[in-house]
Amino acid sequence: MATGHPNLHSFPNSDELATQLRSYVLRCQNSALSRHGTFRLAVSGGSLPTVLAKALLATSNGSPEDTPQFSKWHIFFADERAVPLNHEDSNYRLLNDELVSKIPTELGTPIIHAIDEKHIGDDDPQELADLYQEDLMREFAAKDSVKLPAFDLILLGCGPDGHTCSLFPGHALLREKDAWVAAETNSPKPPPKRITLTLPVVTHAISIAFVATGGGKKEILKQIFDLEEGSSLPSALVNQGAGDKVSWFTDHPAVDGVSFPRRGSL
Ligand SMILES: O=C(O)[C@H](O)[C@@H](O)[C@H](O)[C@H](O)COP(=O)(O)O
Repeated sequence: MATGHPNLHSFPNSDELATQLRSYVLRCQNSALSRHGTFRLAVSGGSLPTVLAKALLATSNGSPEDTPQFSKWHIFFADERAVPLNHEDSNYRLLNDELVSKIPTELGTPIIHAIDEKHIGDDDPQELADLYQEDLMREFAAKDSVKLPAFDLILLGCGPDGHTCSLFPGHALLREKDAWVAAETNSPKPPPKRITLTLPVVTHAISIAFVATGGGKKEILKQIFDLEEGSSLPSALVNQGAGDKVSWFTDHPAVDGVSFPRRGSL
């Protein structure tokens, strides 16, 4: 059961958001490296890779704490579309174009866990999901059997309908209890075929951060944070399941009029 409330951080502009997101991600990195020598994270699509690149490709202050050690990173996808890796809808391609291809050589190269392209044409993306789950198992359950993988960090976006990963409002996938990775055949947002981490995997992560910016997010954030009514929107279920392990990185227009139980300090 989750303890505490999510932390809200709201910034006046994208530069400040990126600066604070950098510190947060590098704190997660440093603590993961001291625990087990690698940094295992999952990232989403949407605007997240661009914001993340702005944060991580900024000039370091030179201290070890402020230095991304990309050669120790394992990057997974919180969700992925069943399209070729060079397709314009691919989250792999987005992350590569925005961030990975721009990392200076001296900072090292992360290991990127992409979907298996051999199965992108399958009618049913279940095999794609199963293979991705096997990849997670090799990484998280190689030595011990574990019920759920413990990502060091999961970075999420929040759609205008409250979806996160490829977990959409009211969908049966929200009730998945056992699978780590699930297949979606009829996503309400194109493309229809996708794979996604499941809710138990997301809430089991050590740290979870949402990045949501712009006035277009205001109405859905009011619903997500409406504690009196309670919300069953996927992003709200992450808040409820993971409590104070969750941090929201927003800008002022996105939270205009939203009442948060807890404003975080960084
Ligand atoms: O697969 C998708 O449907 C999108 O990638 C989606 O999940 C996105 O992450 C959110 O809609 C937030 O998008 P923004 O960060 O661009 O607002």
